[in-house]
Amino acid sequence: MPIISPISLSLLRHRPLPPATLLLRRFVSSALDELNPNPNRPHIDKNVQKVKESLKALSLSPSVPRLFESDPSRPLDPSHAVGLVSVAQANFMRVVVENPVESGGTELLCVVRAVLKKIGRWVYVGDRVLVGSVDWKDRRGMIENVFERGSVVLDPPVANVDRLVVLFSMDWPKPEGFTMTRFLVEAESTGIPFSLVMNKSDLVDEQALTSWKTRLQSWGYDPLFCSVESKKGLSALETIMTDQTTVIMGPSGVGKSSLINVLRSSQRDSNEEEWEKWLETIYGTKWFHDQRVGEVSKRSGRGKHTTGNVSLLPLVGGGYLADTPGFNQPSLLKVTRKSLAQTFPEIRQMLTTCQPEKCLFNNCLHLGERGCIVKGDWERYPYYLQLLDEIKIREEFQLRTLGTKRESTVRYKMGEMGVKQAEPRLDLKKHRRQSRKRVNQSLLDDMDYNLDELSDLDYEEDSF
Ligand SMILES: Nc1nc2c(ncn2[C@@H]2O[C@H](COP(=O)(O)OP(=O)(O)OP(=O)(O)O)[C@@H](O)[C@H]2O)c(=O)[nH]1
Ligand SMILES: [Zn+2]
Repeated sequence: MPIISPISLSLLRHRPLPPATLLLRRFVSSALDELNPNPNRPHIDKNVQKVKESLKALSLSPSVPRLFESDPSRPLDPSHAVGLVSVAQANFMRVVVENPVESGGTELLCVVRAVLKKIGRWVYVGDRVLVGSVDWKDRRGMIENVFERGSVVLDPPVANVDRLVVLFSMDWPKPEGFTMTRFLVEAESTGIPFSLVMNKSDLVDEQALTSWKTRLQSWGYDPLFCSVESKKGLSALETIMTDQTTVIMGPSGVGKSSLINVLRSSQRDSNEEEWEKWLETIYGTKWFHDQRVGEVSKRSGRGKHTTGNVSLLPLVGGGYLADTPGFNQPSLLKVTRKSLAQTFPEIRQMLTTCQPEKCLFNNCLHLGERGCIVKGDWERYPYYLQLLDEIKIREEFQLRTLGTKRESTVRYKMGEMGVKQAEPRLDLKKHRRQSRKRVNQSLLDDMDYNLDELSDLDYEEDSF
């Protein structure tokens, strides 16, 4: 059985809900109160009913705090466990849970309960989940519910990401200011803390390192230098990642896969054999083979086992690393003309130090107008202007084709416990209704959208 370190287990602990989420939840429930039957629009009433039913189903959410240490007087019954989804593989998931009998962690092979699909509640790697129908002997279970998540990145799909590592290289490929800025802006826009790391330091001399350090500091970052080749700087990186769930992102060729491999290698060496042995016992069961039938999904026409294979690799010092690099191509979808300035530490700095002096205009885009306190005497100002242009073109295009820019940049979906969650939109769905005049309508459409999307995924039925 794979050994899960106590530190990794500590990551399973519940985090309190952020106040913004609570506010959002209140907003959603008050919006739903406005949903009254309308005899002129029966199709809407049907959808209203659908939303209401779904929300009713959502209320079967367990109250999160009581499930963990916070209330030991009310422990879970032995058929239930709370854990962390560590692998999403085709239509089953591996969940790390605390073993009630032996001390330490156990990994359960789980399917996802069908009702979660019906209410559009997705389960991602990194999610904390409630597992029911636990068979401790065969280490199987069924994911019955998902807890509120702090953050989610979609490429690769990982929930509760604590840290991004934005990786560049000192040579092969050489660091290039504008490309780096695009990645940094993308990272800033996620709101997730990140570290800027320069790999392949073995390829350049001290002078080049010093000069890049000074340059990146002038951008507002404190870079870390490392080399996967010579192993220099790796322990500092491991320290940063301790007890966190990390996703590595960066341009092609900078060494993302090499870094992931080197960081996981010690863990793999010690556990590989045990892990293979354990997997064998599951491969051998009828249940496992049942999961593999129907290689191509009838509804989507896609292979069942090609979607969303992501795992979290446990790190030796505690914490997890996503096994695939993220954001190879920064889309900047979450960035608007208005929010771009906030993704540049230089501008943030100018705006704070110049308080109470403010830009002349409330909605200043800092284009060097008279009265604007953001001057053009900093290195990345041309990059800022270039990105502003790019975003402006995208927003205008969206306005022309869709009528509203918010709509095409993000989509809102019903998440855990009735909380509306924003996510960047990946593809435009032609069949979506465009009208967004009323909150009611918008909520309904979001539900429809989720239901549409379900046809692309294969979740297991409650067939244990
Ligand atoms: N000299 C040197 N080479 C390195 C270092 N890290 C990685 N490389 C090499 O750089 C090349 C690209 O490494 P990858 O790990 O494939 O880079 P990647 O970022 O995953 O690239 P993509 O898959 O294209 O996104 C490989 O030939 C590695 O051996 C390093 O620290 N020093
Ligand atoms: Zn300004």
